[in-house]
Amino acid sequence: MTTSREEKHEFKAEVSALLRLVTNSLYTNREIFLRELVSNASDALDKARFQGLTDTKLRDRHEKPQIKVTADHGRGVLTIEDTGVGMTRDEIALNLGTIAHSGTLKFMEQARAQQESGQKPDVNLIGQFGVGFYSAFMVADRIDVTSLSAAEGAEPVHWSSTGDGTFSVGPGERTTRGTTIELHLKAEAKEFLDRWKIEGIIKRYSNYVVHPILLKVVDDKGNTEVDGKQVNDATAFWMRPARELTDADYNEFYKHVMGGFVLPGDEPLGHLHLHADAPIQFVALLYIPGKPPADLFQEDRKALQLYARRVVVMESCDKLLPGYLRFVRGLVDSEDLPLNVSREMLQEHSRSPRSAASSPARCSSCSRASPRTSPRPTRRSGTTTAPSSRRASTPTARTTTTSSSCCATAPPRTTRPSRWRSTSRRCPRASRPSTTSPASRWPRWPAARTSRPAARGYQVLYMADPIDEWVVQDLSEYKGKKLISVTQGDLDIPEDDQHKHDAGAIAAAVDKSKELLTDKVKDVRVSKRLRESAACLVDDSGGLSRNMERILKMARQDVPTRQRILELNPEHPFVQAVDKLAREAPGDDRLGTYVELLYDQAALAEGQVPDPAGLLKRFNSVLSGTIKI
Ligand SMILES: Nc1ncnc2c1ncn2[C@@H]1O[C@H](COP(=O)(O)OP(=O)(O)OP(=O)(O)O)[C@@H](O)[C@H]1O
Repeated sequence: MTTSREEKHEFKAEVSALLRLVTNSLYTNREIFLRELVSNASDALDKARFQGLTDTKLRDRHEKPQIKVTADHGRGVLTIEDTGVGMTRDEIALNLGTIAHSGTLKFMEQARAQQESGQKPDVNLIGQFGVGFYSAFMVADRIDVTSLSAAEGAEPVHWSSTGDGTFSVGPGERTTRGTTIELHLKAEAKEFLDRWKIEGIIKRYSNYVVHPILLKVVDDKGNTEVDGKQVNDATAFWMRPARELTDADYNEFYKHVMGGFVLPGDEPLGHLHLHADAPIQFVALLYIPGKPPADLFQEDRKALQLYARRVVVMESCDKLLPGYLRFVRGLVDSEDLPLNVSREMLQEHSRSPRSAASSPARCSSCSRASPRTSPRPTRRSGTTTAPSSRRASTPTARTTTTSSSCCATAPPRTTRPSRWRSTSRRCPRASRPSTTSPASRWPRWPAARTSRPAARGYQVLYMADPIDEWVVQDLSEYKGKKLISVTQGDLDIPEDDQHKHDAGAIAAAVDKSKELLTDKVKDVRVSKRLRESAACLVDDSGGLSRNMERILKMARQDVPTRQRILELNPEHPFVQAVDKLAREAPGDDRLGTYVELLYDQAALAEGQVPDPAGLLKRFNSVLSGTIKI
């Protein structure tokens, strides 16, 4: 139907309902309207390019593809204009009068169901689904669309609506093909004329749209502030062939992924750049972070970004990878996803990237890409998930140990931590159980390295990261080898003749420490695990360790802090001196300082100094007493 008259139409019933919802109930995340309109413009440009390949009569066949966003402060109008395929009169009435996509309908159904059950519609839904063109009514009280179709003989057409249930279609004014959408902004949405706001939104959602997005800003006196500034990058790094990209290029893009800033030394350990065509088409660019992300254990952590044809549809999508790869950062971009992707659709579509990216072999090859860097605790965190994930991730989890060999039958040749190795290479046939040194914020290497188990030929795995405590709790055994914590419980290691000691040998030091440290520790006892250190703090077997407490707190769980056990090394000269003093002069004032110092150094070895000023005072009082001139 072609006519030069202005005609009034009623929106289809579901559009009217959607518009009511959009204008009355959804207030947050209004900015996505710009993402939707820019994406529509980009789609129209793609269609024009595609049709131009075969149709020599297509209007303005050689027109430059571009999207122009103009903020006119004087008129209070935001305009989005493209040189795309445009719409005929019939198309405009159909496309902007009905709901095109099932995703939008699903959104409607959910929102309506929420309303009917007396709830307010979930405002996050709109960000999740997107509601296409109609989302512009969140910010505009009138929308004018002028379009000229690229089809031969088409006339320019004008569409207008105030979102009140009707729209009008009539002749428009436009000489080149494409579409101009004018949003007459509501009084409370004038912020969307702000230059920085517009740039921010475009960069956030549409940075990698392949067509240039140009910005023009006209102030309220009619002066042009900015004209034709390109806001987006217009090339999607991940769409370039991997063979053209260097590690430096990947590291540079990693900065974008991590929010623009990466400290020296925190560069990624490796990356995976996957291209797949079936069953769904997608490109994934995944990074193994050089440092465990700070939000690793948080429910609302940042996961992979999800793109549909270079446009962000979800800033953080935890469905794309299994939980044990929660440390992986990067993005997945699919040609086959609609902008208004629903949860169910995601479930369906995410299977492919999930399985392609999450096999242990992939994970291993990814960090083998940088062999000199230490594979991180992030990988070990996988051992703490569901049994199937544990099976997949445990062999690839990496640790260092006291022994450079995989087998701990002989005393270690070195007490320095060995190379990072996977669990499967570390423990294939060791005859003695491995002991682990779960640690707190920083490694307990000194304690583990000089520990009695290491000296007795047990292979001590250095578990020096906060996650390790958790790992060890779930991974009590690997290939028949039991893992026993060096720092938890009463370590039952048989004494050798050389190191056999009399448990009562430092009874006075133990009793004095119990007496003076009642408010700090739960018990004091003789250590079977220490060899060179004077003291250490250990946890009750089965109890919640300090480290675990910290992890749970990081995950915003409510956990009470529990007291720990102080262990004293009966062979250490300082402990022996304290014991002698406690026996011979139990009332000596210095005993308080010495006992506190024993506690201080145990806490210090774990990277915790509860009272640094007090520690320095005690330290200096002992040092000054030792200098004799
Ligand atoms: N700038 C444009 N140029 C040409 N056609 C357009 C433009 N904007 C919208 N359209 C047409 O209007 C239709 C409806 O747009 P709408 O944004 O509501 O849905 P959609 O883009 O199809 O899906 P989505 O919900 O993912 O945005 C589009 O499918 C397209 O055919």
